[in-house]
Amino acid sequence: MTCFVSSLTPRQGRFSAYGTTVLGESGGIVVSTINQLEHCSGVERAAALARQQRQAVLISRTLRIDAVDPLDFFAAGTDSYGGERGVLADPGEMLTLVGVGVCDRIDVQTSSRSRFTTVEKEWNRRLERLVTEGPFIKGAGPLLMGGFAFDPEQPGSNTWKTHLSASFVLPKYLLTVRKDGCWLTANRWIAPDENETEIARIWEQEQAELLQRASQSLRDKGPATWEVEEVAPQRWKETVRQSAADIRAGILRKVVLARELRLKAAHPFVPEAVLSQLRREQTNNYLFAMERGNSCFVGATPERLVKRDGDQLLSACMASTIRRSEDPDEDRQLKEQLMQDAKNREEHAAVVSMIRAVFQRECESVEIPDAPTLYTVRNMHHLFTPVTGYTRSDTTLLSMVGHLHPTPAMGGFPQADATAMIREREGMDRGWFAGPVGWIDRNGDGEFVVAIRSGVLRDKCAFLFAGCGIVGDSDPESEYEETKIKFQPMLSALKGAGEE
Ligand SMILES: C=C(O[C@H]1C=CC=C(C(=O)O)[C@@H]1O)C(=O)O
Ligand SMILES: [Mg+2]
Repeated sequence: MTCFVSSLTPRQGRFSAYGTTVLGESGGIVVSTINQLEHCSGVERAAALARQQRQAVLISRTLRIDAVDPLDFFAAGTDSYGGERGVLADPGEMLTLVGVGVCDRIDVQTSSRSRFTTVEKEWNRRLERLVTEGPFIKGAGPLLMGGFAFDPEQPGSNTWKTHLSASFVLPKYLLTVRKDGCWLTANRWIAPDENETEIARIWEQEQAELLQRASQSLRDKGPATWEVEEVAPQRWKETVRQSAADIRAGILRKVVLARELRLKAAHPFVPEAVLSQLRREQTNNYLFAMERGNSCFVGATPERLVKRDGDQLLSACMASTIRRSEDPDEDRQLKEQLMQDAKNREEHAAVVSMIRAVFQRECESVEIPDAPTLYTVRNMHHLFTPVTGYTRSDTTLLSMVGHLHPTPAMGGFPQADATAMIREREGMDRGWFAGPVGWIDRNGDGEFVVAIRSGVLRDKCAFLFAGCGIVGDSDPESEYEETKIKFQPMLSALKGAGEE
């Protein structure tokens, strides 16, 4: 069937009818006589529009599908889309996103703070030429998945050469899994000279292949043993001692210092096996994986940076840590100790005061409890204070990411001094470790988490990272022990991934 667009009027705003949305800013494209296209598919409408406009149009089609396990879908993408896959799942798996393949990407390699707004502008520019088909489902349809490096001014290392200072992907195929169902979105740019029938045929074939493979749930195992190199632990402890002394001298209030473990195995690490193990072990955490070529950055973090849902913004202050015990009595004592401990309360308070200040500046209203509660994950307890705000009209998700990152749970306080100290003293490229990773949809809603409890998998090597909030009372030996606890989630998942 051929579709004709009889007239297109540039108009401000958004138009939506018959399951088709065409977004246009002033001078952009809006279908004013959409009625004539009512009987056409989204691909046909997009192709007609592309011909009429003589420029490419983005089509995004969402279909409801039968239940599929997100990690089976991720694994199913290995052959055709290996190196171009991403996963984001929230705690309790209320929403899981798996993207495979690249329809479009926004990569920014800059050392300036503008990387957040650049991604936002580029995304909005693409949305000006969007046609959608299918139901509007939160977490489905056209959306970007990606992340930001912790500090773009840090000199880049070999470990992170694949993960740029900002890198986002509009997936070719996106699986959305929620408690109320599963959806598959296909995204594609259609050029004026492309044939819609051919595109529809390729879509059907590729989707059928992906879903067929996912139903076979074939997942490889990873290695179960490896050699570990602990990078400069003595030097790290000395840096902690020096930084605590500087904090006591009033140079700054808090700094987070991280260190690295390097693993070398006889066989390649397998991202889907590691993810599957993390999902099993690290409930109460966000799961994430971002592949770029031969490297996969993967982890399970408890820490939300910011979520936007309409005019509501949610953040969380999560800092201060104590180990867990298998003995319930001892575990209870440890929890009490964490709640009472002055050093840990100070570590946490620095995070609350910074996030509160940003929210008070950027929101109409803010709600923050007076005292922290406990947040328990498999290997440790944290102090936790949730933050809720209601946005002003000009507050966007990525502007909030830019204002908040790095919070004093990842950087320190004051922000600029702490980031400079990390750059100077840590002696390591954090890459995306402790940076924001997440997703943003066409309405500007989405969620970013802080990518800790994580590592880079590259063939037979894995690079793991963990850090600690240093305050005046910090003791180098106990901070070192704390990083050992924070390496546990990844070490355990890597091990389990080899034994499945
Ligand atoms: C930087 C990390 O944790 C942060 C988040 C929670 C608790 C922290 C702490 O108690 O030091 C850290 O600020 C990490 O896990 O690598
Ligand atoms: Mg700590």
